Amino acid sequence: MSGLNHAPVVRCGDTAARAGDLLLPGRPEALAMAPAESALIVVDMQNAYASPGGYLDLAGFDVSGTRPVIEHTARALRAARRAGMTIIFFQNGWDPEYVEAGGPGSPNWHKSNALRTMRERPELAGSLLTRGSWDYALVDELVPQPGDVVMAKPRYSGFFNTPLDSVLRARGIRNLVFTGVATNVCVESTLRDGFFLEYFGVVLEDATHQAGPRSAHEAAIYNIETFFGWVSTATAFEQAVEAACPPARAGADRQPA
Ligand SMILES: NC(=O)N/C=C\C(=O)O
Repeated sequence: MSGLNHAPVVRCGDTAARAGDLLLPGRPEALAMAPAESALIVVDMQNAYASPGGYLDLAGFDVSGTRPVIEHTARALRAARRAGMTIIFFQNGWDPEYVEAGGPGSPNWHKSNALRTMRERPELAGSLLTRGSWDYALVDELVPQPGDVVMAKPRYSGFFNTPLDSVLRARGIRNLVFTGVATNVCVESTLRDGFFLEYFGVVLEDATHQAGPRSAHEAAIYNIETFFGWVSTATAFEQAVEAACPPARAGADRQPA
């Protein structure tokens, strides 16, 4: 938690925290958020991005640091469930014919390292980020529960060509807590688009990992902290939930005999 501020507190709409708010230490400030107005967004925790043998690994990116990201995301998920927050899992990818990926008329066709890798290594065609494949599946450790929202996305931003904004607005959600891979691509893209749509975005930095050198993660965290949102940790998030939602006293809800 070193470097996280406990005050001053920023809260959507006003600056005064309310009873029941999660008080999340962060940089540059702490955030106060009502659980009912907050969602945990788990970005692309698929084998493609977090497992050896997945797309990033095959395309030459280092995924050796993703194990702690899975563990910290699992802890953030447990805390968010306990707080009663909305949980949204994103899965990045396309249909098996890659219609949604776009053809040569789409910059995505040229820039997607998954599509490029499959063009360079035809034996991989049909396997990377393809709906129904192992690569597309969420990692085994992070299993959506009934009530969670699982959303497909065809581009880096979770707001582009998805129902994310309408799902969030229908639920009155204003605060987005982010985990996932990659900090510098889909996490940052989604948090940035959220900023433009007036959402308060906070990234749990120890529950994210970059695609590329570590400096790419650090630059994304710098951008978020300085320009687009706030930065905290999974541990701080757990502690904020613990403080706001203490465990029920044993027997407290037992009916009198
Ligand atoms: N999930 C992501 O951040 N993806 C990054 C790169 C890609 O999908 O090619």
